[in-house]
Amino acid sequence: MTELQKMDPDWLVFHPAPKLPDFQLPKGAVDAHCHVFGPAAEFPFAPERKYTPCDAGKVELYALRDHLGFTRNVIVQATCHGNDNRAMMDACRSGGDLARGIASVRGDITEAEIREMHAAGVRGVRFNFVKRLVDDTPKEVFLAIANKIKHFGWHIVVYFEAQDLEEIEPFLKQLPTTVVVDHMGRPDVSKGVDHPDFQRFIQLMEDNTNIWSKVTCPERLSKQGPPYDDVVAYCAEIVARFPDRVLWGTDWPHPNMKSHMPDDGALVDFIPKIAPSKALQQQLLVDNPMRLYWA
Ligand SMILES: O=C(O)c1cc(C(=O)O)oc(=O)c1
Repeated sequence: MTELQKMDPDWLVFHPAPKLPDFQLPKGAVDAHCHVFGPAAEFPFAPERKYTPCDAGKVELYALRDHLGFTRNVIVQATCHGNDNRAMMDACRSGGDLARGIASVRGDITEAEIREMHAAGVRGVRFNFVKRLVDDTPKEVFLAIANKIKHFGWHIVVYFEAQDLEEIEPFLKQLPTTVVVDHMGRPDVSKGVDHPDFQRFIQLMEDNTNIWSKVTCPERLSKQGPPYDDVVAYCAEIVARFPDRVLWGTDWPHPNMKSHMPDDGALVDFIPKIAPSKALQQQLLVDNPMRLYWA
């Protein structure tokens, strides 16, 4: 790694030895939200990045998949790689049919580039609105991308925070594909499930049947820390109301965690609290991601 790409001094490295989960995942379970970082010597981080992480490549990711008992991964382009999707695509290619990807792309992406990404396993693009992670992209640029990728049957993953939903809601409603919201739109879990911010998100899903949610990142949203009991009600509410439009993922290697680094095995043990029946677990972990990414 070059001196320029040295990990941030306060960076927390992923858990070195996660526990074996007590919860047994259903056969064919998909970790539908995870990332790769580098390795930087092979896939340097983007100059415009807002953080410089540790290396966390495909070798470690697939070892974690096998350790936890997942079968498949959806690898979401991390913002530290900007619009350079090489690390994510290389990981997808190595995963063969067991991996899919979500890319970040420029407005002038060509059809040939989309086709190459599709061949590598990419099935969607990510639009990021979280200001601490990315510079602003004009909505016209996102719409231009949406209109290009829709012809490939791809979908759009969006990352925003609860306080910004009101502003971007009209934009979300214009999107012509399935839209997957990262981490439930990041509710403030000190406010309660009944708070208007979270209810706005529930109403958005209620009114727009193309909008899905990842019920992920209790470790990020929790104010209490492990075992993240203060996040259960939020995830459980979405799973119960929209069982055919939810996805789950580890979020490994957990970019920008500052309070603590979660044990990925303990995160898997969170699943039965939010999807209490075998039928819900099967939808969340197998049927929904297979329909969206492997159909
Ligand atoms: O909250 C975060 O810091 C975060 C960052 C990224 C990314 O940098 O891509 O992805 C995530 O899913 C979450």
